[in-house]
Order: sequence, then structure tokens, then C-alpha cells
Amino acid sequence: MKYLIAANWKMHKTCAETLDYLDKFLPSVKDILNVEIMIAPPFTALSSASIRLDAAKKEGEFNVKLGAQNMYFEEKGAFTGEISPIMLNELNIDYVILGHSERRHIFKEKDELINKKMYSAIEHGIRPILCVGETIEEREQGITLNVIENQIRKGLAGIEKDMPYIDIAYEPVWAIGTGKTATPEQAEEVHRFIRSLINEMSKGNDDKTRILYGGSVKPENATDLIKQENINGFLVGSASLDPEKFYKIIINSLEE
Ligand SMILES: O=C(CO)COP(=O)(O)O
Repeated sequence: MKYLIAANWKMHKTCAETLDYLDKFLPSVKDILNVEIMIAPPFTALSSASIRLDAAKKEGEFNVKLGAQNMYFEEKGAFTGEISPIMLNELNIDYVILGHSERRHIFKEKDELINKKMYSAIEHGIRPILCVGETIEEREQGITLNVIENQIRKGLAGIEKDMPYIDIAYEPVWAIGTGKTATPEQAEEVHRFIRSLINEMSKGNDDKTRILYGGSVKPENATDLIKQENINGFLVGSASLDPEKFYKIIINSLEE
């Protein structure tokens, strides 16, 4: 299984800034083929980024994929402000991030909605990354693993058989954008739990599913985190906004 190092830019970068980033970033990773790299810019920059990546692909072997940060589950209709899987298919989007903690907490997305989106993404050939994670209050109450199990069971309800087309990101809410990273041991404890849960749910068919860690990943902590047996890549927020830092995270992850 190739590890996945993914960038979630959140609500950062215009089209022009995205193209400028790709001009700097793409040449630096052109020979890195043993890890998969994904970038998820905002919706407005997806079309330009898709054209730019397509051109790069034609120039040679290439390992950078494009992701969306969200999508709606319907194909079309009266859903003001939403983006459909068909629209993402047109732009050759490979991945979609679903159930991110900012979607859950700021926009009040519930597990049932996230499950419909997961189902729809798989139906349309877009690989979903299901994000899960506990708040600091939940960690302090000692219910971290219950929260994670609940989010995964509800998020994957009815699609356990599709595990080979799904990745999961563990992002503790208290570590996102705070500079506080889970220690490698804290992260590994949850990742090990997720691995055994999805192994059980999919009846052993989980070897193509990567479990990514997200939450204040930086070049300085990437090596120790990726050494953990059940950490199969990263979902990086703020440090991915700088092409050099994101490149260093990738390089530091490869050393192990
Ligand atoms: O939410 C994240 C990625 O999806 C993590 O964000 P930070 O890397 O900024 O903590």
C-alpha cells in the first residue's frame, strides 16, 4: 500500500495563488513515486488546478492527485451553494474529504449526512477520506475510542464492503490548527484501534484503506509520526500552504 500525504488547504488560496503554488511545488516532487500526494484546494481553484495537473501528467510519470474538500450527495437539483459528484468527475477529481471536523462542528454535519456523501462518492468513483476525531472534552472524559467507533460505524454504515475504495483520517479536534500535535503514541493508540475496527467491519478486506493522521503535522514531527505502525500517511492543514514545508513533510515521511 502506497502511503498518502494529502494537503487540505481549507479556505485558503485564490486561483492565481494555487497556480503559483503548483509551479513551485510540482517540479520538486516529480520524481517521488513511492508515495501518493494529494492537494485539495478550494472549489474555485479546482478547475485551474486540474488543467495544470493534466499538463504536468503529460510531461511524464507523476504522482500528484487532486481532491475536493467536500461535496453534496445528490447529482443535481435545487441545493443552493452545493457541489455535486458529477461536477467533480468532470474535473478529474480523485479524492473528496468528508466529515472534516470543521464541517461537523461549524456547519453541523451529522454522521447520517456524511454517510450519504460517502456512499455517493464511491458510486461516482471518487475516493472518500472519512475524517473522524474527538474533542478535548471527550478525550478528558476517557471516551475517545467510543467517539471514534461511533463516527466510523455510522459513517461507513452499508458500505463496509467498499473498504478498498475508502481512506480514513484521524484528526483529534484539539490538535487541528492549534499547534498541539498528538504524540506518536497517542496517535498510534487510536490508529491501531481504527485498523482493528475496519478489519472487523470489512471482514479482513481493509488492506487498501490508509489511516491518515491530521492535526498540526509539520516537517519537524512527520518522521516520528510516520514511524508508527498504523499511521499510513497524513492530512496536512496549515503547513501544506507553503510548498516548501509540504515538500519537507513528504521527504521526512519517506525517510522511514
Ligand atoms: O484539519 C487538518 C487537516 O484536514 C489539520 O489542520 P492543521 O494541520 O492546520 O492542524
